[in-house]
Amino acid sequence: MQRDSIYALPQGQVVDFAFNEAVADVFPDMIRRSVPGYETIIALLGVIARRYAQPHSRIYDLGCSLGASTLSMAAQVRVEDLSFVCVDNSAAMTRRCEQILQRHLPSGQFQVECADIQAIALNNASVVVLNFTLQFLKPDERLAMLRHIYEGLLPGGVLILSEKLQFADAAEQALLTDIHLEFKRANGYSELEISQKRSALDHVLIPDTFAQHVERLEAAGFTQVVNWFQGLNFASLLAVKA
Ligand SMILES: Nc1ncnc2c1ncn2[C@@H]1O[C@H](C[S@+](CC[C@H]([NH3+])C(=O)[O-])CC(=O)[O-])[C@@H](O)[C@H]1O
Ligand SMILES: O=C(O)C(=O)Cc1ccccc1
Repeated sequence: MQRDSIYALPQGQVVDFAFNEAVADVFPDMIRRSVPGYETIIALLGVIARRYAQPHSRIYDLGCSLGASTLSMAAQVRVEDLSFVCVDNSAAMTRRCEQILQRHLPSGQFQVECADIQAIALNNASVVVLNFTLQFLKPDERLAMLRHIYEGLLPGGVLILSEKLQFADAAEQALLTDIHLEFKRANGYSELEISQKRSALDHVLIPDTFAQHVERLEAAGFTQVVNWFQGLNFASLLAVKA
C-alpha cells in the first residue's frame, strides 16, 4: 500500500481537495489514517448487507472509491442473483475500482460507472451504501439524493449512511475535533499535513449534525433510523424503507 504524503510539503496556495490520480494512488492509506473506525465500518457493512440483501436485486455502492464496501459485502452476502452497481464521479477511482473488483468478483456480478450519483438510475435496490459520500454533495442537494435512493429501494431495503459529523454543542465539537487531530498525529501525520488537508477540505466536505441526518432521512421517507456506529466525529446510520 502506498503511503499518503500528499500534504507533506508546503504548498503555498492549498487548492480544494479533489479525488484525482494522486489521491486515488494513496487512498486506502489516507482513509485508514484519517477516519477512526473506517476498517470496522467496512467489515460491519458487509454483515449488515447480509441481513438486508434480497434475491434478484441490486446493491448500490455510491461514491465507491476503490470498492472497499462492495468487496466486504460481496464476501458476506449469500443470495441468488444479486448484482453490485458501483458509482463514483472520479475516473481515477473508477478505473482502479474496476481492476480491483475484476480480481475478486465474477464479471457478471458487478458494474462500475463513472458518473455523478445524483444522475444515475437507481432501482430494484435492496441495499444502498453511502460510505462517506453524502458529505461531499452540496447541502441543498442532499435531501433530493436521499429521496432518489428511497424511491429506488425495495420495501424492506436499507440505506447505510456513514458521515463525518458536526456537533451543535461547541464544547463537544471542540473535544471531538481535538481528539480526531490526536488520532491523525498518532497515525503519523505532521502538523503541516493536518493543516493543509483541513484547508483543502474546507467548503468541499461539509458535515451535518446527527439530528440533521435523522430529520433528513425521515423527510425522505425512511421509517427506522438507527445509529449503529460512532468513532469520535465519524458515524454510521442505517435507515430502513418499510
Ligand atoms: N457527486 C458525486 N458522484 C459520485 N461520486 C462522488 C460524488 N461526490 C464525491 N464522490 C466520490 O465519493 C468518494 C468519497 S470517499 C468514499 C469511500 C468509499 N465509499 C469507501 O468506503 O472506501 C470518502 C472520503 O474520501 O472521505 C470519492 O471517491 C469521490 O470521488
Ligand atoms: O481527513 C479528514 O479530516 C477527513 O475528514 C476524512 C477524509 C478522508 C479521506 C479523504 C477526505 C477526507
